[in-house]
Amino acid sequence: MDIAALNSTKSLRKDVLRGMCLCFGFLSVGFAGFNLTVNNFPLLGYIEICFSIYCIFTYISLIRRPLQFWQSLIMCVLITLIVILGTSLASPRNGVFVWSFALPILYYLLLGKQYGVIFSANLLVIQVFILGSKSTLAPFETFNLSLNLLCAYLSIWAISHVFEGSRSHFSKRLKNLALLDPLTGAGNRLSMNHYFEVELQDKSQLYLFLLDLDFFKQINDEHGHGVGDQVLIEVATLLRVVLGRGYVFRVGGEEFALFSSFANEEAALNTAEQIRARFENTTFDIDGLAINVTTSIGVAKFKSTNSLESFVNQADKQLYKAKQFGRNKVYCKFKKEHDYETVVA
Ligand SMILES: Nc1nc2c(ncn2[C@@H]2O[C@H](COP(=O)(O)OP(=O)(O)OP(=O)(O)O)[C@@H](O)[C@H]2O)c(=O)[nH]1
Repeated sequence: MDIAALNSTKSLRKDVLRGMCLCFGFLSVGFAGFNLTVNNFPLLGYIEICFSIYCIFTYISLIRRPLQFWQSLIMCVLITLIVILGTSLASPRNGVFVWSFALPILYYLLLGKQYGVIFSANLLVIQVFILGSKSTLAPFETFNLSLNLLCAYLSIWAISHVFEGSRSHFSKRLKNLALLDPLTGAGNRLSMNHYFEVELQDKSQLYLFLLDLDFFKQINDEHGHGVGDQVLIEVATLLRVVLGRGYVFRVGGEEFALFSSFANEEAALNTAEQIRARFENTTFDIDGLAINVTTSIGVAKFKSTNSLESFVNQADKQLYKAKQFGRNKVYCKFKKEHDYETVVA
């Protein structure tokens, strides 16, 4: 499964920006012609020509490359400046300020909630100030116009805010459902693949700990599946705490994969041993029941020839040995001058 498909926010923003570029690219040319000839606003006309060239340039770049946040930011800044300039140059009767109502929607769609609030609030203050200071209108007209502008603008702003908040919330929930193990909140196999193949840039000092709880079936058999589930949740939490930096994935029923970078093999082994010892010395309190569980760990060091599958297999072989030779052990096989095996505990 292509995990990029889960990033709905990015693809939505890219589509919106492309649509905007196409629409504003053409509209600006039309407005520029009008402002240069009929309206006699050459400054605005030339700015609109530059803006339409920028729109076409951005549109083409979005066909070839992924969207960058700064592209959305620049687009919002430019369109805001044009609307503000138009409002301050033209008479309110020309209606240029009406464009202000479209902007909160664009801010929220292109930049998200945080920037949406900042841009929308600033635009409102500036536009009310500009319209309020227009001497071409009678005082009552100015008051009426400002009040209507304020109410309409606030309504559109509020709707945009609620829409974007709910859209990004559901987008995050969907992503979590696809990538996180619902029981423990650790990453699942799909997110492990993505993390390894896409997110992890530097694998030179990468180590994998494959960790399997010992005799977990007994916990289920003695206390029930519900207690077993609670233990798995506690285990995932403990792993995140002990590992600190690094990533925890649940790759099987009671099997976890931990990825982290270490300065050397000794540091990696020490951490694996700390994890093993921490489990040995921890008693989980599950609804008043004191549960102890130990863990066997197989450690592998990343080699440049490793795929994720071979890397996991390497650690799995060591885990198998840790189980075979008594459990509650850390096994690894690091290559130095010659192959050797290190067994901890
Ligand atoms: N409660 C609970 N149990 C699970 C879950 N997934 C797998 N298990 C149980 O984990 C147990 C794994 O049993 P085994 O593979 O025999 O492993 P073990 O008892 O830990 O023994 P060793 O790994 O050999 O030390 C089985 O009883 C599964 O039912 C889960 O999501 N929740």
